Amino acid sequence: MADLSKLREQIDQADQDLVKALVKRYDLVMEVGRVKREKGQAVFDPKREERVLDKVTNLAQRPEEDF
Ligand SMILES: C=C(O[C@@H]1C=C(C(=O)O)C=C[C@H]1O)C(=O)O
Repeated sequence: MADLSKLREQIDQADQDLVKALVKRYDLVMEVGRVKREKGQAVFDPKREERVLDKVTNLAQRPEEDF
């Protein structure tokens, strides 16, 4: 059986990785916003958001045997 404290260390690391990835994404989105404003483009792009959501939804798919 896997050691509980080792599993929790891995969870803590995964949490740190997630927060880092979210901060990186936030910084990139802010940069995209600055570039769009400079170009006089609308920041909100619902079509792009739909594509991002579709892509992320696909990435989150796991085979049934994983559950
Ligand atoms: C980041 C962009 O701009 C905005 C933010 C998005 C996001 O958070 O994924 C997606 C579309 C836009 O509303 C982009 O155009 O790529």
